[in-house]
Amino acid sequence: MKLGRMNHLGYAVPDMDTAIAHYRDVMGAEVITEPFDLPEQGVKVCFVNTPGHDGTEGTQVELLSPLDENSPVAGFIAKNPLGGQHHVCFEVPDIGAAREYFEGVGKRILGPTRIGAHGTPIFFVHPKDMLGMLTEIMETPKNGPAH
Ligand SMILES: C[C@@H](C(=O)O)C(=O)SCCNC(=O)CCNC(=O)[C@H](O)C(C)(C)COP(=O)(O)OP(=O)(O)OC[C@H]1O[C@@H](n2cnc3c(N)ncnc32)[C@H](O)[C@@H]1OP(=O)(O)O
Ligand SMILES: [Co+2]
Repeated sequence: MKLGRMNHLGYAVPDMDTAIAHYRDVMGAEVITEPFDLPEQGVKVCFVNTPGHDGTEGTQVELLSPLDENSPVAGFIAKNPLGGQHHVCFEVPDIGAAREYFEGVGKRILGPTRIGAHGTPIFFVHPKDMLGMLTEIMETPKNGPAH
């Protein structure tokens, strides 16, 4: 398998409005979406972009807050009350082939392949099989990697 570009860093936060204000007003970052709910994933999501100063494409930060106590982010926030790095997401050209590959090398995949926040299929690999890093694998959007 050949891993593609890093699409986003997942950043779990206890309060979405505070996190958005921090990135926008303190960090000077571009907040590129309104916050929106993904009930299937149990999270509220908002994307921040980090564009290159020479006009090159940025990598996104995905702010995540729990929608309820069953959210996969709820336990993480309970352990990390200030918030913190929750996952990293890499692009692949073919999600089915990538899933087969990770299964084939003995990595535990967490749940079914689902449609993620960018509208393309995603799955997660267990942090304990990935040197401690919860890893999201995402199919590259057909209309380009920035979306
Ligand atoms: C919208 C979408 C998108 O981008 O398109 C998203 O990103 S949705 C993003 C939200 N969705 C997801 O995260 C879905 C996949 N996540 C999951 O299935 C879960 O969160 C798990 C990763 C399995 C963790 O589950 P749970 O919190 O019940 O487990 P737990 O608290 O018992 O943790 C088991 C062990 O894993 C560690 N652990 C838990 N979450 C971790 C994380 N995010 N990064 C690194 N380690 C982590 C704990 O410290 C613990 O280690 P010790 O045993 O050593 O204490
Ligand atoms: Co993500």
